[in-house]
Amino acid sequence: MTIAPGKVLKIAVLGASGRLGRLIMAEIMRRPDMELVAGVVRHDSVMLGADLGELAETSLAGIETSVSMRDAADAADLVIDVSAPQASAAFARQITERGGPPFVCGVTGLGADDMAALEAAAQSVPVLYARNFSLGAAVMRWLTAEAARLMPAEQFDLEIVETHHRRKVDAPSGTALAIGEAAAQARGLELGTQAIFDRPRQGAARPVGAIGFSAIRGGGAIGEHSALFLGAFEELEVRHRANDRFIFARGAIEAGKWLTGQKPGFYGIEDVLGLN
Ligand SMILES: NC(=O)C1=CN([C@@H]2O[C@H](COP(=O)(O)OP(=O)(O)OC[C@H]3O[C@@H](n4cnc5c(N)ncnc54)[C@H](OP(=O)(O)O)[C@@H]3O)[C@@H](O)[C@H]2O)C=CC1
Ligand SMILES: O=C(O)C1=N[C@H](C(=O)O)C[C@H](O)C1
Repeated sequence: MTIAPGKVLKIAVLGASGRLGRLIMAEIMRRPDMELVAGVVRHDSVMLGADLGELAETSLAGIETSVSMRDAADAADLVIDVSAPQASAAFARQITERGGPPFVCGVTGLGADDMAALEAAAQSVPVLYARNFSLGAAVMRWLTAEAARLMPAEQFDLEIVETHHRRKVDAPSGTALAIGEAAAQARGLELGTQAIFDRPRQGAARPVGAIGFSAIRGGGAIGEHSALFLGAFEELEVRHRANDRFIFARGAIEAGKWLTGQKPGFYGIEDVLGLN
């Protein structure tokens, strides 16, 4: 489905009461080429029935949060899911059943079954999954993969360190995992066999080719990622820091706009940015 020039893009947001959902709604309400048509929360959310504009801290929208993904999808040209891992697979299955609309998912901490539900939806609907919607993080992932390709695993140990706010529930972050996957692939390895998430107080020395992850949680940190290439005689660091959560909101919306012009398939932020 391509949105005709001049037509307003109707968007539903899943996870409307969340930190990111509110910002996405605020940005949609600010833009003349878009219309916010629905915001979905949990059945027992304290924000059920709240005006979407109130949540977005803009003018009242005259639309209340609801629990029905189906009604939201019926009203929308595009659905953006920034809810929670326990919800995304069910949302994706409903998109599959309905045959649309295009579906953007930015939720992290998804398991293999959740990813399978997204991929199944992508058989018949344009689906974009991005663990980080920011331009800088996408470029960082690309740079890290290039560095991993150029700097041999036998000489340079790779450690990925990330810092997020105290309310983040998943660790390591989705971005850290995406960076690790790209680096492992660039070295002809699988992250599944290389990743070290925990280090016991007493254990073996670091295996060659391992990719280590460290997650720091605290305060209000929006999101920082570092890829450290540690050699015996030199070190390289690739680092990205988000200074404002707005970058994720804007990125999600731009990705969604791009997605409405695509055929059914499974896309990533790299496709939007031309980094593939
Ligand atoms: N891709 C990217 O660039 C980014 C991704 N994220 C990811 O987005 C997700 C949300 O982050 P954030 O906004 O900080 O989290 P919050 O916890 O602030 O928000 C989560 C939202 O999801 C809703 N929710 C939870 N469970 C369900 C459910 N079963 N059905 C419907 N809605 C549900 C909550 O509603 P309520 O509790 O009111 O019921 C709330 O509105 C996380 O996975 C995070 O990692 C975050 C930032 C950037
Ligand atoms: O939960 C967050 O806040 C963020 N989550 C994403 C992740 O897990 O990588 C993206 C960003 O770092 C913020």
